[in-house]
Order: sequence, then structure tokens, then C-alpha cells
Amino acid sequence: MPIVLTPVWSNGVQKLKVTSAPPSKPAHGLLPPALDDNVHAQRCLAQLRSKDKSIEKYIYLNQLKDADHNMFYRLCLANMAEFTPLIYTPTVGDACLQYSQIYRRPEGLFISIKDKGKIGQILRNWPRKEEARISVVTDGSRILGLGDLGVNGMPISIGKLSLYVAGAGIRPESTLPICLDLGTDTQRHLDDPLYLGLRQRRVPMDVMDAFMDEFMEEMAAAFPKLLIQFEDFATDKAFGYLERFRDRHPLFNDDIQGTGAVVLSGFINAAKLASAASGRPLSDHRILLQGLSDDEARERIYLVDSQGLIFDGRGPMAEHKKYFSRKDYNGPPLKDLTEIINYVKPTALLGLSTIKGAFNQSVIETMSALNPRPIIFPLSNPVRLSECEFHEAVEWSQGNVLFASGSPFPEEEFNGRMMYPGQGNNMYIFPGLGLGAILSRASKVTDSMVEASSLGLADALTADERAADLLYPRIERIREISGAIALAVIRAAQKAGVDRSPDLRTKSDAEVLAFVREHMWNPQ
Ligand SMILES: NC(=O)C1=CN([C@@H]2O[C@H](COP(=O)(O)OP(=O)(O)OC[C@H]3O[C@@H](n4cnc5c(N)ncnc54)[C@H](O)[C@@H]3O)[C@@H](O)[C@H]2O)C=CC1
Ligand SMILES: CC(=O)C(=O)O
Ligand SMILES: [Mg+2]
Repeated sequence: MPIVLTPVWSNGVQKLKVTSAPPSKPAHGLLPPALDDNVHAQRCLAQLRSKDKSIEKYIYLNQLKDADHNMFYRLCLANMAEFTPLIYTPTVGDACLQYSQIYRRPEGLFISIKDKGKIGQILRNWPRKEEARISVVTDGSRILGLGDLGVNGMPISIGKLSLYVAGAGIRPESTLPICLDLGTDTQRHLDDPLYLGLRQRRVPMDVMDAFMDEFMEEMAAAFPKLLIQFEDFATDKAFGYLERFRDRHPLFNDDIQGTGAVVLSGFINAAKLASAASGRPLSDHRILLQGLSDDEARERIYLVDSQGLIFDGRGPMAEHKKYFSRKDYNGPPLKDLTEIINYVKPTALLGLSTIKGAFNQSVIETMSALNPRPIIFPLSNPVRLSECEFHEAVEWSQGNVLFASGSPFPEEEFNGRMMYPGQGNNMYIFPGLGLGAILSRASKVTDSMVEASSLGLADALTADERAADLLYPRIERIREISGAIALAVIRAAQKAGVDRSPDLRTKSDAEVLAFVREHMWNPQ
């Protein structure tokens, strides 16, 4: 029986009335005589397409999902390339920025620092008939590249979970979006009369740590089969909470592990194309390669931040930068990106800087002079923070670039040849990784499972996609890809001994794949 949440107001405070509605075959006369399912799908698409602004489309789709989730996901699956930029990046970035203005109705759980001591009680208020199996949890402290948005980060949890349903067939009723409210340090939100979160600055780290300990313990108690995805925590917290909880709970951090996996996958495919063009072996790439020791691989990676090339002699640095800090450079600080490229001579350039224009004409021309097929991945989100645009990369590299960006760009024609931008976004990874972890009942998410998801994705290109120089499969095939990734993840979980579905161990790959497909939810 579907659960219905009705907001009611009492003394200026909103409460939710929770009721169970009978399976709805509306009473005769309530539906128009000629309401046909297929025609209604066309009607919904026409309503969507009649809106000019993407944020209006987002609001429309959000309401459609709430009113008729079968129709929403049916349309989504049939129009993935059109829907993904609306329910996810870049539009979800605008939805977050404007969340306190566009808010309509409850869609997930808000748990605030004021709830400390009674988090378990609040989790049990989640009014779904089905046990939660996957939760995306953010604290809103680094939403895409947009900074600390506080509780305005909720749409990112909702958007990622919509992609779990659309992309991997996770049952909608088993998804749980959560936004933690530990304050915000963004004055604009604190000053906004419509802001939906606590009007206070972020709590100190020791207070947050104690809150997170209680939160994670209560999540495991309330939802014993739950997989947790940490999303868009500011970088230090992202690393810290991944390390703190990863051996105790089934969880992964999408921005660290999902992104690492999707970049590796695109890089493997790009490096094959680049090596074919240059005649240089794969192991020559200056970034990361299979078959090398940790130290040999690390040697090939150079990290640049807002102060330039990161090297030991530069002075104190954040903990997470130390591993890749160069020991072999002792000159004056190298700040300019073109200058750094001329020093390093990289084959690949990855951007996660949130700086629009960081990959300018000089950067791309220098990369192109060094490499017949330069690998250039501007990965920052949303689109307006991308380090460069696809058409710029195509033009400045004379059509030779191997390109993937965090947010989508339109295809480009160069000298009569169509060129397709890859979308190097963790959305290719987390649905399949999550599905594999859930179906194998993994007690934790190991690095080997994340690596398997990456290699599974890299292998998923069809001959046709390879011939078109694609680095990632077409998004329309997301269900098929997620199935292949889930199989790879289940096998890795079994190998690591963290699976708790013994029946799957004795099945062949074809049988496990059939099992995965059978468990994908489909809109009616
Ligand atoms: N494509 C994808 O799947 C993903 C993309 N991202 C995107 O990556 C971006 C960064 O996210 P985080 O790493 O979490 O943020 P962060 O704030 O921790 O890192 C940003 C880094 O950029 C550096 N930086 C700033 N200005 C720079 C400049 N001019 N040149 C070089 N480096 C500069 C900073 O020093 C810092 O190290 C965001 O836009 C986010 O949306 C994040 C996760 C997944
Ligand atoms: C894609 C993603 O997770 C991010 O930009 O944060
Ligand atoms: Mg993220």
C-alpha cells in the first residue's frame, strides 16, 4: 500500500500526516474518459518540453516523480540523454542553489545537530513501506563545485538516487535521501529569510565526529541491509569519514571512489586511442597505469592546486595532497599551468579545480604540441565551472582531443567529422557499484570492488562505440552497463570474502547476470 505524506500546519509549524492509501483504482468518473497511458506519456513529454528554463523542467519532473513515479521513470529510461542533465548535473546544481526557494514538499530525511541523542528515533520516522537498501547522504558542505550550500544540498541526494533507480533498477521505495544539517558557513544562506536549514555556522569537527558516530550506528540499527553513499562532503571530511567508517559499514564515497573509478575507466580507453596514434606504449603515460607498482604509478602523476605544482619543498600542505607531492622537484614554485605542462610533458590533463577557463587556449595548444591525441578531462561540475568547453578543446587541438567532462556538452563537427564528448561522471559507476554491493549483500565496499566497477565500465564499450572514439558507452545503455558492472562487483566481493549471498557463488557469470537483470525494477 503506498504511503501518503500530507503536510499539515499547527501553530506555524509543519507536521506530516502519514497515511496509507488503498491501491488506487480511482472511483469511476475521476479519470477523463480517454486517458490513455501512451498518449499520456506524450502529454507529459510535451508539458516538459514546453518549458523554457531547465529549472522549470526540473520542478516539473520532480512533481511528476512524486505524482506518478512509473511515468517519470518510463520517460526517463526512454529519454536518458534528455533527462539526465535535468535531474542531475548541471540542472541539479541550480536546484540546490535555489532549493530554499523552490521547495514544495518533503522528499527525504533531514537530520540536524539538534537531533543528536535521538537520531535512531528520527530514522524510524521514514515512512516507506519497504526497508531502505540504499541511502545517499550529504552534509551539503561541498555541493558539486558550488561550495557550502547547507541543507540546500538535499537535491543532490535525491538526484543521485533517481539515477540509481533509472540506471540500475534499484526499487524506488527502497531509496533514502538524507541531508545532514550541521550548519553552514555560507553567509548568503544564513541571511536568506527562506533558508530551510539551521541558522548557525558549522559545528566544530569534534562535535561533528560524535554526531556522525551516532548517525552511522543508528543507520545500521534501523536499516540492517543498507548501503550508504557519502556524497559531496568537503574534501577533508570526505576522506576522514570514509576512513573512519569503511571497515564498519557497507559504504563508499562517491566523490573519491566513484570518481576515481570513472576517470580510470575513461583514461584506459583514451590511453588506448592515444597510444595507437603516437606509437608510445601504454606504460609511457604520465598519469597512471596497470602493471606498475604503487610507486611507479605515483611517479607518473603530478598534482596541481591553486598554488601550482605540489612538491615537498613548497611547505605545509593538506594531508590528502601529501601522497602525490613531488619529491623530485626542488626549483622555484611552478604556478602557471602552461609552464607546468612544459615541465611535466603530460599525456593527460585532468581538471577538478572548479575554475572555468583553467584549460585555456595556451594549455590545450601546449598539450596538443606534446601529444598527437592529448587526453583532456575537465571534470568540474556544473557546466559553468568546467575547465574548458568541448568546442574549445576540439578547435584548439585541431580535432585531436580525447575529451571527457563532468557535465554534458553537445557533440561537435570538425572538418566534416562528428566528435562526441565523453561524460566522465561518477553517474556511470555508482548505480552498478551500488547494485552489485546490494545484491551480493557486501559487508563492506572494498577497493577491489571499486576497481572492478571501473574495469567493468572500461570493457563495456561496443565495437561501434570504439569506432566512434567514445571513451564511455552511450548513456542510453546505462541499464546494460550497470548490469555488467554489478556482475564484476559481485565477483570482486566474493573474491574479497565480503559477500553474504552464498547462493551467487556457485552460479556462472551468465546466471549471475540473469539474476542481476531479474532484480532490476522496471516502471510499469
Ligand atoms: N566528474 C565527476 O564525476 C566529479 C566531479 N567533481 C567536481 O570536481 C570539482 C572539485 O571537487 P573537490 O575536489 O571535491 O573540491 P576541492 O575544493 O576539494 O578541490 C578543488 C581543488 O582545486 C584546486 N584549485 C583551485 N583553483 C585552482 C587553479 N586555479 N588551478 C589549479 N587548481 C586549483 C584547489 O587548490 C583544490 O585542491 C567540483 O567541481 C566537483 O563538482 C567532483 C566529484 C566527481
Ligand atoms: C559528480 C559529482 O559527484 C560531483 O560533481 O560532486
Ligand atoms: Mg559529488
